[in-house]
Amino acid sequence: MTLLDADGLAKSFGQVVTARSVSFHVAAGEALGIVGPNGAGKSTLLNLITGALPVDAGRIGFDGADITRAPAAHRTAMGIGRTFQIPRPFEGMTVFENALVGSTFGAGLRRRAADAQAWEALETAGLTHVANAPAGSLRLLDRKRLELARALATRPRLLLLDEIAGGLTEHELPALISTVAAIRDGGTGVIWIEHIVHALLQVVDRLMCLAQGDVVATGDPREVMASDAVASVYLGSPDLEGETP
Ligand SMILES: Nc1ncnc2c1ncn2[C@@H]1O[C@H](COP(=O)(O)OP(=O)(O)OP(=O)(O)O)[C@@H](O)[C@H]1O
Repeated sequence: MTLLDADGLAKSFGQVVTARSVSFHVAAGEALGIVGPNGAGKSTLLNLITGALPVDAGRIGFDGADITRAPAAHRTAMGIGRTFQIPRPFEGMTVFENALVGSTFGAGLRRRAADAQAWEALETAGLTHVANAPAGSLRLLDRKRLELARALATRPRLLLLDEIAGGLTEHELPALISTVAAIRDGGTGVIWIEHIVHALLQVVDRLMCLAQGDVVATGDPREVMASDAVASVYLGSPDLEGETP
């Protein structure tokens, strides 16, 4: 079942084209990876899906409804959750309280249901051991996990991950990869933007490569990474880590 259906999305900032006519779809329980050089338009695409930015043209369908013009809060309530590239938790609040913001204002839950959802999100993200610590005291791995927990607390049916593995050590990656795979296997649709391609390839079912607002290649992850089109996009680029296209 198609969960997200993006058709002909276009977005420019002045002369900078971040999406020319980008189309893709994601099903429930499916993970789509997105790669592309810096400035390709990857994060902007997530902003179009969440409604943080309006599209210039194109249509976004979610669960059969046209959400192209729907406000961001409405999209969150419908089940679109995201993490941000740079974690910005409420530093003075505890880890649990940060998740509670997601379950209360994102998922619209109250009291015990909100508490339970926030706790479940911390469990999935592996953060219960620091539930009462101030978010500002967390090291990078746990800040990334909190970013994930905050998104999970909104009860997403489609989870958008923006470089959730960025900055982590090779030692820290496997647990995060397993967590994302388990979320996908639980039936959530996932879109994962990541420069650490070997991490991405362990989870995603399909891969899309963007460059300057165009879809360069899409399909089987290893075939996409091996394609001449993707190799030429990355020629001489240091953006991809751990994988030679
Ligand atoms: N709000 C904005 N106003 C003007 N230009 C923007 C805005 N947001 C993004 N851009 C520009 O759009 C282009 C695409 O940016 P985007 O962040 O989507 O790329 P990206 O593929 O996510 O890059 P990275 O891998 O470095 O995160 C860049 O040139 C960026 O400077």
